[in-house]
Formats: sequence, structure tokens, C-alpha cells
Amino acid sequence: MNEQKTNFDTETSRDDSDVILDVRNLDVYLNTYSGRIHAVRDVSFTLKKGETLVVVGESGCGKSMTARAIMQLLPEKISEVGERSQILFNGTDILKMPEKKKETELRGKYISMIFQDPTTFLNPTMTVGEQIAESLLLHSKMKKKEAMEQALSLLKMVKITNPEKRIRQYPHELSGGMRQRVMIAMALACEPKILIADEPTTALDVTTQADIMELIRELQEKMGTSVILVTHDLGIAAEVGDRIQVMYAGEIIETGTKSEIFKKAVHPYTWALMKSVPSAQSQTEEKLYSLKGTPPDLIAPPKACAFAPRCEYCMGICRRLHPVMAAESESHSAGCWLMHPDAPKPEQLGKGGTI
Ligand SMILES: Nc1ncnc2c1ncn2[C@@H]1O[C@H](COP(=O)(O)OP(=O)(O)OP(=O)(O)O)[C@@H](O)[C@H]1O
Repeated sequence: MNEQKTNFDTETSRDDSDVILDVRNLDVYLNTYSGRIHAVRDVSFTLKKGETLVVVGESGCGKSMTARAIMQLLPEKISEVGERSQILFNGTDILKMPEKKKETELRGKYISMIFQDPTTFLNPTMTVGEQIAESLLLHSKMKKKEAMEQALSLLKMVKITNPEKRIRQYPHELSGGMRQRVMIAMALACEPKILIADEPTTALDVTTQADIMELIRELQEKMGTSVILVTHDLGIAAEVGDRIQVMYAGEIIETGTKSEIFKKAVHPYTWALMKSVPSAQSQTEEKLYSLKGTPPDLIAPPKACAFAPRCEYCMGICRRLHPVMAAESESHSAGCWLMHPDAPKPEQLGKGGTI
């Protein structure tokens, strides 16, 4: 079997003029007291204009570090990006941009990010209006008065109640949902080409979650922004995603359109994630499936399939060789030895089959 690791999805889309972001061979290392963590491992993917790409996976699988690498907001001092890595925004490698340009052009103007917890992002000593205006002043030639007027229209756009009052309030005076709306207003202030949303609704109650996701979708349609949404919630992925990218142990293990992933997933890890989603039926009739074991330690990531120790369909080869990323269709690919033409069908496999 072929040992070389390729990513057919990226290969097929390299010539695509619709591609706004092209991430190639991204490696992120974090130098911690416990050791050097290989948090993102050879990740390649593209994002098209106007689409929503959802990145899913368990905690610690590298979703946030991938998102932060694009925004160039990796943990200071301890992080390192691999030498061969490239992050091309409209053809320009973000990793080679001077720091000043990243500050004044890249962040906010071209790419914006919203986080799970707005309190760590919003400045507690400035009013909501001043903060939105500040971001406008940084990226445009507006005067302060004009920026404050624009801040008010942005607060109206994100449908905050009583915007004339909110604009003069401080973050601590607002509810969690309102603070999240303020962060979205700030992120969209300069009409970025890409919005990265890292678990934007995790800290909110279910109703507010739905409102915020609806808001992001509405604004995306209106402004034509491309969105990368990081979530561990497959329900949200099913609702808003055009394409889904499943990550495990710092790698992409399956990627495809929403219907390919939800109806025709081929990787046992994706199957396990799907089975763990509560449905109306599972809540009343059966115990919810829970994936046993934990993801591997990324200080010494396995050389072979990282999911093998937890996989019900694990074969001998899975413990020896890294799987090849293989194409199911032009838009659907996965890294699993079960896809090899010589592999037995999953239903024929007992634990630890041989190939
Ligand atoms: N600031 C940090 N310092 C040290 N290690 C970190 C830091 N942030 C993340 N890591 C480690 O990097 C790896 C990838 O983490 P990452 O946050 O990207 O995962 P994730 O999939 O986004 O999970 P979560 O949903 O829990 O944030 C994990 O092993 C994690 O422990």
C-alpha cells in the first residue's frame, strides 16, 4: 500500500479561482513545560468565497490552533509554525507578512475572529461604542463622529435591543448574548472577507445559541463573507455548514460536503461522532453512545493511524502505517485504511482484523 500522505481535496481545488484561503501543510508546535506539543499536523484545506466551512472534533484535536494560526493569534512565545507551512489569503502567504501589516490589514479588515468568551476579548474599560469605533478608525479614514454613527448602525445590524443605550454601556452591563452580538458587530465592522468563529455559542443558553447562529448566517448571506466555524456541536454543523472538516489528533481525518459527511461518512471516527449526538429518540429510548478512550498525547503523536487504539474496525495495518488521505469523490476525502480497495468491509471486521 502507498505510504505517502496526500490530500486530494486540496490538489483538486488549487486552480479554483473561487478559493479565498488555501492552507497548505500547516504544522503548529507548542513548546510547553511538559514538552513540545504537535498541535496541528500537516493540515491542508481550502475555503471558497461565501462558503461556510465547519471544523468539528473532540476537545484538544487542534481546531482552535488551526483557526488561530490563520488569524496569526497563536499563544505568544510558545508557538511555532512549521517551515513548509503556507497560509495563502488570496494568494499571499500570511505567514510571511510583516507584523505591522498583519495588525493594520490582515486582522479585522480581511479576516476577523469571534471567540467563545467575549469577556476576554472586550475591553472592560471602554464603552461598547468606543470599542467598535476604535476598530473602524484603525482600518479606515473615518472621523470619530462618523465611526460612532457607524457603530450604532452595526449594533442595529446585529439586532441588539435598545442600541442607542447599549452604545454607551460597558461590557459588564450587558448579558452574555448581547456581548456576543457586540463582538460580532466588531468583527464585521470592516466587512472582512473571512469570519472565523471559534465556538461562538458554547457559553450561551440554547435559545440565544440559535439566535446567534441565525444572525451569523444572515450577515454572511448579506455580506458574502466566507466563514470558518469551529465547533464540537454536530447539530450546529448540520444547520449551517456547506462543508464539514473532521479533525482528530491535530489532523484532518475526513472532509466533505454536509450531505457527504452526514449521509456517507467513511471514517469510523466520524461515525462515532455522529452516534454521540443526542437525538429525540436516543434521549427517550436508548443510552447515548459514548466513544471510549481518549485522543493520543500530541507530545509524541502516533506514527500510524492516531485513531487506531479507539477504533472498533482497527486492522493490523492501522497500527503500523499512517493512512493515506484518499478521495471518495471530488469533494469528499478521508484518511482511513478501510477505504483501501483490498480492505474488508467494516461489517466483516472483528476487532483487530488483518490486512
Ligand atoms: N495555550 C496553550 N498552551 C499549551 N498547550 C495548548 C494551548 N492551547 C492548546 N494547547 C494544546 O494544543 C492541542 C490542540 O488544542 P486546540 O485548542 O487547538 O484544540 P481544540 O480542538 O480547539 O479543543 P477545544 O475545543 O478544547 O479548544 C491540545 O493538545 C491542547 O492541549
